Amino acid sequence: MAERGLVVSAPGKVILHGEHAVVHGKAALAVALGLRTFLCLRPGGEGRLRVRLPGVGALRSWERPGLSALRERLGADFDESKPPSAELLEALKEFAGIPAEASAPDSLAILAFLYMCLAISAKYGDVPSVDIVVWSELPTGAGLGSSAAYAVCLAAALLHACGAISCPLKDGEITARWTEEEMTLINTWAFQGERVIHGNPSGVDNAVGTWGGALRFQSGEIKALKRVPTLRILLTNTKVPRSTKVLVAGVKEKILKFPAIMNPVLDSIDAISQECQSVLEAMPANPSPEHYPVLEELFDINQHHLNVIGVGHPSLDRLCRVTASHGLHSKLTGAGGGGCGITLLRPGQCPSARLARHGGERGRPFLPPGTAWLTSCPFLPPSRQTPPRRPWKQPSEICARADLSAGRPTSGPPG
Ligand SMILES: Nc1ncnc2c1ncn2[C@@H]1O[C@H](COP(=O)(O)OP(=O)(O)OP(=O)(O)O)[C@@H](O)[C@H]1O
Ligand SMILES: C[C@@](O)(CCO)CC(=O)[O-]
Ligand SMILES: [Mg+2]
Repeated sequence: MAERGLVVSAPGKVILHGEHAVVHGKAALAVALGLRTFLCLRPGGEGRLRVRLPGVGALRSWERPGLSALRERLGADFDESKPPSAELLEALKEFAGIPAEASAPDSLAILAFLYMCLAISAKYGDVPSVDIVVWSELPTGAGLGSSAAYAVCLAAALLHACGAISCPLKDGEITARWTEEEMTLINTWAFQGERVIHGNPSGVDNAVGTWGGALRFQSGEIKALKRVPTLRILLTNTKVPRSTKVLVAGVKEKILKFPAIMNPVLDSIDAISQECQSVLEAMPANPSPEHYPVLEELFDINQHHLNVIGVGHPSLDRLCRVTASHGLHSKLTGAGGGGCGITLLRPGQCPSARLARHGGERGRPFLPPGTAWLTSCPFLPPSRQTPPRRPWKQPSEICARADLSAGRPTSGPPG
């Protein structure tokens, strides 16, 4: 591992259509965000592993021999093609002093780190002695793929520390990306990390975090969307906390309870994803307002379906009502139940200030400062995107960068 360490970064995501249905084999359209998670990996001192996760208030360290002994004692089958067993995760929770039913952000994050560290090292060598710090521009638990970006960074860093993938940086390069084969390996292990955090993920989030850009995901098949326009999206964080794991489990329960009612809804969401993809791919690079009515109608229909499957929330209903009062169309993104909503903006529309000032009922600003920000979903292939704000060669998929301690990225690690 490079003596100076390595900074790995992966983007968050927005799901345009298909959330939850994609867990049950339907199609989803997802696109990488310009908000990223960063992981700085440095050689650990005196055979120790240290992980600092200020985003979830976690700081843990272990002696390397203790983890090696744990791995041997577990003798577990760390096969990355299978979900981690409940017994294995219980043993790891006990070792880390995490309560059995824990679902707090720090507990899940440490559990995911421990599992991936032991599993990857079991396959590719010894438990590495590393010092890892993770920081992010993404709100956690808000539907923007923060868990996936975390898992993708962890996978890349641990695979590199165990010698399973190269350090893609060449002398003099500031950023670089791995080969397709290495990215596939990173994505496979990131999916394992998502399985620890989400329980029953589809894999769409870690796929976008690994490959970036815009893609269609269905039953593990990842297909980059052909050249489609850049859409301008207003992201609004309702700041209502929720757990993707719990929401995904709730939808599964409802499907088992009402299959004849729920399956047609999932099929309809699948059809919405297909229709949206056709419309996007038929639109010119710089669409004019008349191309938007169908996209807006699909947002509305899908939002109603997401309420039917039980992942809506009054705060999201309010977002939809307030934006609708300004002629705009919104839907939740990610697991729902709170978290973020997305509002489609036509060319030239930029109502966030007007929304903040006059939105909401009874005149109160609906969007408190800092909870809404404009972003654009860069549908253009990374090579055709405008240069990123930070020195990332490909702004929207996982990248590696030397740990330029002096010149850290704008959102450098805390402390
Ligand atoms: N920067 C981070 N550092 C450490 N752990 C993180 C970080 N970001 C996310 N996580 C882990 O991911 C969990 C949030 O995952 P969850 O899937 O519930 O939300 P999300 O990924 O933001 O939303 P969605 O899955 O709907 O896109 C946190 O509780 C934490 O365990
Ligand atoms: C809710 C869900 O469909 C998307 C979460 O961002 C879960 C998944 O696909 O893993
Ligand atoms: Mg997640």
